[in-house]
Amino acid sequence: MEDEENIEEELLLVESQLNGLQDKIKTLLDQQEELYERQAQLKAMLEISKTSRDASNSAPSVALEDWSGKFSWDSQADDTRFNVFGISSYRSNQREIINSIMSGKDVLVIMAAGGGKSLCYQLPAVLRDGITLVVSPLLSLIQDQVMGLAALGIPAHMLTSTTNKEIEKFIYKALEKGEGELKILYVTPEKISKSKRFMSKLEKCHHAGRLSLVAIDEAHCCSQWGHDFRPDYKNLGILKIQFPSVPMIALTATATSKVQMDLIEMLHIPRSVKFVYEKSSVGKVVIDEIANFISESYPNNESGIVYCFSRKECEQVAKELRGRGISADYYHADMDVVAREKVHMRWSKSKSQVIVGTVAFGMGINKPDVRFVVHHSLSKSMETYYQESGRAGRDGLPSECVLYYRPGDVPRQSSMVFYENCGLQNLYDIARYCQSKKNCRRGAFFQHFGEAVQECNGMCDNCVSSIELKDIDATYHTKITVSLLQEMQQNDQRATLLQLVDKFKTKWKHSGCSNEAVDLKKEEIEQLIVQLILDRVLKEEFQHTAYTTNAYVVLGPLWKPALQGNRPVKLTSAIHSQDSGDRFKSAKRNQMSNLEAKLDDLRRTISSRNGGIFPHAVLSTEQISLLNCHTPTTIAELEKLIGKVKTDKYGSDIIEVMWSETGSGKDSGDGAKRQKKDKGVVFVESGEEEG
Ligand SMILES: Nc1ncnc2c1ncn2[C@@H]1O[C@H](COP(=O)(O)OP(=O)(O)OP(=O)(O)O)[C@@H](O)[C@H]1O
Ligand SMILES: [Mg+2]
Repeated sequence: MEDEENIEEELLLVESQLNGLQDKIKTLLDQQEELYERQAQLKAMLEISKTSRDASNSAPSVALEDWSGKFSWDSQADDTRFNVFGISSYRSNQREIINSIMSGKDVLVIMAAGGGKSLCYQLPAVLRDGITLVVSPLLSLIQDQVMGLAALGIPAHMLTSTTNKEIEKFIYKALEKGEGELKILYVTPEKISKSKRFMSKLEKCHHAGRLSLVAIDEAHCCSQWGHDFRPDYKNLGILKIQFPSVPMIALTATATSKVQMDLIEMLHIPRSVKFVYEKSSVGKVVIDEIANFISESYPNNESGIVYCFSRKECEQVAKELRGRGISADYYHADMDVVAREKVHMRWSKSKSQVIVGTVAFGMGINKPDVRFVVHHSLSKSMETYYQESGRAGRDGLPSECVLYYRPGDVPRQSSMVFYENCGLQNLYDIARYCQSKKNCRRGAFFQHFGEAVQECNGMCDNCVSSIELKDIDATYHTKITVSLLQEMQQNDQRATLLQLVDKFKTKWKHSGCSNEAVDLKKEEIEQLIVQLILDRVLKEEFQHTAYTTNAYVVLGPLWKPALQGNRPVKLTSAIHSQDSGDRFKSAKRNQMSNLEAKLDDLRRTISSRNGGIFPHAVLSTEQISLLNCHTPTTIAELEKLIGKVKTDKYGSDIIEVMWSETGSGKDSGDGAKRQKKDKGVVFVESGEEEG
């Protein structure tokens, strides 16, 4: 009896121990399962990273192959573009991006807002068999897209927290069994990271070979270095690991190179073909011009400032200038105080030549010998421009101010300043100043500040320009623009400046051109639209999105008389589209007297003779203009002006030049008088964009 009890007791013990052990085994098996899974993932990642290293050794991620050539899907793509999407021609890079996706590549697209990124994945989605998955961060963006696609007759759906059960069922069936019509599926990133059910359906879709493309919109959200980091985007890397054979396209309007590298790594697309087309931002042509201007006109490290619109632009422009051999640092409010001070000090001591800054750079800057101020983009008012350009030439010596104006900068600025008191009015004042090709720049300033007008005596671009101007009658073009906007507004549509230009071109083509009116170039259409805004025929209207404020062009108070053609509209344009550099040089040449030019040559000769010391160490620009003023002809006179050391070293050479230039009657006074008073104000226009 007692034995039995003992046995039963032990049995219970053993059984409970067995239970415990089975639990442990289950945990271990689960662990084993997880480890196997992780092992597979790591192997895949290693594989990808290895091949990428091999690939990146020989080929950078920039498109080397020719994606604009002929492909088997060309005619089908053209047909879909036109007949389904209603788009008459591709914008820059769209064709190439579509071709590389169709070839099965992973692609990274950096394209300005409104540039047309959606088409780059929507068109391949329609062409390829199967379903395209699009990850997008915001419900409102997704809703817009799905509605737009539905209107084009493309079966698109979204799966988000707001999707009802019925639709969800339909979507799951389509994924799992290929039933029902579904071409493009939009999801928020949370679906990928949080819904196991969704991922398993997607897995099945892929397994059946029906997942045709994965698109990650607003891809900068992946990177915590981006301006809009979203934690759930971090988990999107799983998509390439689970579906390595499915091409992935990542799209964004903004990504520094750090963010680009980051998201290539996070999304596991190291071999992606990269397309960068930041149209409205830092254009290559403008940077080339600025770099040439600085290195040709200021080869001796003379100090200057380049003003930019945004922090990002400052960093980009500084980088581009450094890439062209100019020592440039950026400066903006996002940097900490120490870093800013360091940059400022380097520049003050002329250890760097150029500061590329936002408006944040200026307060309390009192460097006397700033020789040039360049505005890479439009200032927000005449007052700001006056202040910023006024940082040049505080020592009273000739200095230059250059403003690069593109009509497209107007909406960029207006969407920033419209909420400020008089913000738009101020902006339109400076836009008017920039659009003018005839009025004296200096006179315009006096007029703006309500003072008696004084002209520049041939110092500004408009006064010295030798470019012939013509007035184009743009009354008919204005009619077309106004009627276009009228139609759009009736259909509840809106257009940005860029879109309006596109629409204008299409409408112009279809208007038959029976009219006498001349064909306008793209820059001229932009110029016309801005002019119509300034003349209140059109106006700007603003809409906020999660990312930015968009500026749209709509009908203004005076649209009716414009539509009736009652008010003639004139557009001033250059007869020969001469390169803007010429405008520039003619103004510059005016500034330097013969004597100054000779002395400038001399200091270079001496500097190269002396093993490459800086020319300005031989004679500074200030000293050259002093010599130009006082025209010393003896060593004693010279010594009073430039001191003993330099006179001992270079005196005889300098005097020789003085004699040769001024020997027959000292008639160099003219240039001397002029340059003491006036600062050169030079203005260059630039309509070019990267192509
Ligand atoms: N080739 C084209 N010709 C004319 N219009 C186009 C073309 N491509 C795109 N569009 C139009 O341009 C507008 C903007 O396109 P889309 O929404 O794709 O811009 P986006 O680059 O995604 O901008 P965002 O960064 O703001 O999202 C849309 O109305 C679209 O129909
Ligand atoms: Mg978009």
